[in-house]
Amino acid sequence: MTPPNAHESRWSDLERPPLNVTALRRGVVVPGGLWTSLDLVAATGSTNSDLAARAASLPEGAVLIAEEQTAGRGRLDRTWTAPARSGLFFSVLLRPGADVPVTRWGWLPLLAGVAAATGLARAAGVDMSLKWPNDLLVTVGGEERKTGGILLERAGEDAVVLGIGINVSLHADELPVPGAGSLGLANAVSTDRDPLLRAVLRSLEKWYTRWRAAVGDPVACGLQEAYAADCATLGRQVRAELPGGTAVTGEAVALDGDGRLVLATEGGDRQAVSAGDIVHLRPAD
Ligand SMILES: Nc1ncnc2c1ncn2[C@@H]1O[C@H](COP(=O)(O)OP(=O)(O)OP(=O)(O)O)[C@@H](O)[C@H]1O
Ligand SMILES: O=C(O)CCCC[C@@H]1SC[C@@H]2NC(=O)N[C@@H]21
Repeated sequence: MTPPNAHESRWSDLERPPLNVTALRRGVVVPGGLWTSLDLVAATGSTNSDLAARAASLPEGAVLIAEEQTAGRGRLDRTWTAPARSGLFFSVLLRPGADVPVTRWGWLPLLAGVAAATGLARAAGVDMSLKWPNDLLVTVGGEERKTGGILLERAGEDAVVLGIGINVSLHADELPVPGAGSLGLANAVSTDRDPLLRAVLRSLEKWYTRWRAAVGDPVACGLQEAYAADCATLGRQVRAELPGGTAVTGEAVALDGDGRLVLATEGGDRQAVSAGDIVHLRPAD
C-alpha cells in the first residue's frame, strides 16, 4: 500500500482495526477477578501518567489502554514511541502493599515480563525473551530486538502503576528506533490485538495473584524460576552503567530475592545491581 504522504504509516486502518473495548471488558473484568475496570482512550500522553493522577480515587485492578500515546515514557523519562493502533499500550493500578513488603516490589516489572512473554507465546505463537530489568525481546532474522517495555512507578504510599508497551504490527520501515522489533516482524501467527491483550491481562492476573499469595516470595510462587527460564541476560557478560559514570562489569549469574541482578565480577566478588540504579545494561565488550 502506498502511503498518502511520507509521514503516515504504510498501514491502513483496515489492517489495524481498533480495539473492541466492550469485548475486552466482557473477557477480562469478571466478578471476583483482579481487573475491576477497563477503559480505552483513542489518544493520550501516557497511560501511566493518567492512571497515576487518578490513583487515589481508583480501586486496585483499574486498567487503562490507549490506542496511541503522544508522550509515552520509559525508564528514566526516556521516550516510548507508541503510534496509533500499532501495539498494546496500557497501564494497570496495583496495591500490593496489603500482602507484600515493599522490598519485594522490585519483582513487579519482572513479573509483568513473565506474564507478557507467556501470554504472547500462547496467543501470538512468538517466543519472547526478557532482558533484565524491563525489556521484552523477540528474535528477528537471528537478531534480538526490543519489542516491548515495562515501566513501574509508585503512585502514592500504597499504589503502583505498571505500564506495558508492546509493538504488535510495527513494520520494518516505521521502527521508532533502529533495531526495534514487533510481533509481526517475528512472524506472529496473529496480530489481532484483542486476543493478545486478553492473553496478557489474564496471564498478569494469574502471576500477580500467585505472587501476592506467596507474600511476594519469588521462589515460593515459581516466579524466579519462570523469569530465569525466559531471561536473555543471565549467563552473559554485561556492563551495568550506574549514575555518575561508574559501571560494574561481570557475568550475570542470578537474581536475588528483591529482583536485583547479581553479577560475578572479574575480581571474584558478587555484586547486586537494582533496576532503579541502572542507566544502561549493555553487553560487555
Ligand atoms: N516502540 C518502541 N519499541 C522499541 N524500543 C523503543 C520504542 N520506543 C522507544 N524505544 C527505546 O526504548 C528506550 C527506553 O527503554 P529503556 O529505558 O529500558 O532503555 P533501553 O535502551 O532499553 O535500556 P538499555 O540501554 O539498558 O538497553 C528508548 O530510549 C528508545 O531507545
Ligand atoms: O522500555 C521502557 O523503558 C518502558 C516502556 C514502557 C511503555 C509503556 S506504554 C504504556 C505505559 N505508558 C507509558 O508512558 N509507558 C508505559
